[in-house]
Amino acid sequence: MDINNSRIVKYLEQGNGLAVNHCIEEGDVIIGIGDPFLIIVENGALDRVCSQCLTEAASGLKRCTACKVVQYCSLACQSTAWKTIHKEECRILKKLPQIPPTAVRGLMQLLLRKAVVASPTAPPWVRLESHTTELQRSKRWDDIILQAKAAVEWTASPREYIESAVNVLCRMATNAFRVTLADSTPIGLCFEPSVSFANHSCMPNTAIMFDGRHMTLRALDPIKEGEQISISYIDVTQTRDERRRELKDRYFFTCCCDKCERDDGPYRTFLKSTPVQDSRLELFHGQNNIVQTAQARCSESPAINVPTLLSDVNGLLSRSRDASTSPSAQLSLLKEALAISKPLNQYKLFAQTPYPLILNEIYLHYLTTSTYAKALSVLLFIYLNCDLYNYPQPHHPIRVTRLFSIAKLLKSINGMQNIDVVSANQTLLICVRNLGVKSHGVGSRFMCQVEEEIGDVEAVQRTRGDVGLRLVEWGKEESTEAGMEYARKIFEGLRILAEDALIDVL
Ligand SMILES: C[S@@+](CC[C@H](N)C(=O)[O-])C[C@H]1O[C@@H](n2cnc3c(N)ncnc32)[C@H](O)[C@@H]1O
Repeated sequence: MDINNSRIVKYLEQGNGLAVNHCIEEGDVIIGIGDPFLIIVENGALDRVCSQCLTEAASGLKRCTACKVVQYCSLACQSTAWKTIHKEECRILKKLPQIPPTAVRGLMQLLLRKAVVASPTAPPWVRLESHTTELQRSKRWDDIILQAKAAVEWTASPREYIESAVNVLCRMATNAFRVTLADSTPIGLCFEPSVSFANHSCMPNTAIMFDGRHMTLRALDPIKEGEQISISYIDVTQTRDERRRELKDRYFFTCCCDKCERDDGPYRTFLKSTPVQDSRLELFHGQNNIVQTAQARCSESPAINVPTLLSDVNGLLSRSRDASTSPSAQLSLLKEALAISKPLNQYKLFAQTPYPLILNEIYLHYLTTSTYAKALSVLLFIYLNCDLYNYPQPHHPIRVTRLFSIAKLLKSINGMQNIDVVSANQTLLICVRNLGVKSHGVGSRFMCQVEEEIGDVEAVQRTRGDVGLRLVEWGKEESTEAGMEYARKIFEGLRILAEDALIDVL
């Protein structure tokens, strides 16, 4: 069932926006849409994602034998897609020499569904900002015209539909969302006008999540009745100049949120946030500890020329990503990038870009070279030193999926000094289960995976004495002193492991 706890409100500087109809708690669903207006798998993901249910599968997907473009995970998905759109789409795709761009495939679906007609009376997107004038002046305009004409011709729609088709492409350019998997991997394109009215902030109070075709807009923070809903259109960990440049290029506005106006870095932004905390994670990092750390980082920060540093680091990162670079040369380039970021390291400004970027690449390097213990310590370091500040809400989807990745990585480690890896896996999964209710939602595919992992680890723990049971009690907040003590020890071990990352990579 669809949910909508928002209304459209006109704002002075931002045009139409969304406000909540009543008080909202963190984690609440503000808008929930079972089947958005348009949702399709993007060209780059067609080979690994089912075009109907948007499940990712490394193997086993069956390609449509007629058009050879889309794939499905089951006969049921194939049959649903055939009835709803693919019968007509397939006829066109199989005649084309190559797959049209994702936005054109989307537009073709809308034309075939008769959702785009010559003179729309009141289609759902008509009130949305289109930036047609700005697009007309941009390099993208010729492509938009060509794409609109092609979609109209291929779908054998009347020529007078071209103007509406151009309008839809302009609105999609400004208003469409990237569909992602639970771990933020992009896989598709979604155009859902009811959510598109949400304006941008670099300190957003909501986040969009996809669960297959299902789309939700969830609160990151408590929101008062009538307050504006904001989402982030971009990666908010970028520098102010990068954020403003991207927003100007793609959305034609200059962001004037508090973070941009004051050019606040990650620690100052974190100190201005007031997220609801999670009692279990207190044992991991303690809110007081991280507030004190953020205060210290703000007062000690020297003037570092981050843009210059960033451009040098980006050069090294792109060389390291080059397919011809050997794994050992890749690691040397990444360590070089850390070495030139010395001013950030010296003042422990680990949450400041480009530090998290480099660490993430180092983590991926260790993962792909199966160096799991090192991958684990780098990932823990990222969580404790970058994510806690860049994403202040414990249930922020990026933080929750990161904890889940750490938990899964622990399963690849045979044994480790100072830490019981099985119990650490269980402890983190308990945290993910509790937080995931507010980030991904009960019954989501992500939560089903978490439950499966919990089932596995509890089965192993049953053969290992009472530690598993005590941790289960701790997870339910019915904790005995013993459960609390186990959890405290585990978190202490994980913090020590995170510190190892620095010794290793610096
Ligand atoms: C997805 S639409 C949001 C709805 C839009 N305000 C409308 O009236 O249709 C994106 C556009 O809204 C405007 N916008 C969004 N966030 C803004 C902000 N923080 N400041 C100024 N304009 C903003 C920009 O024109 C942007 O291209």
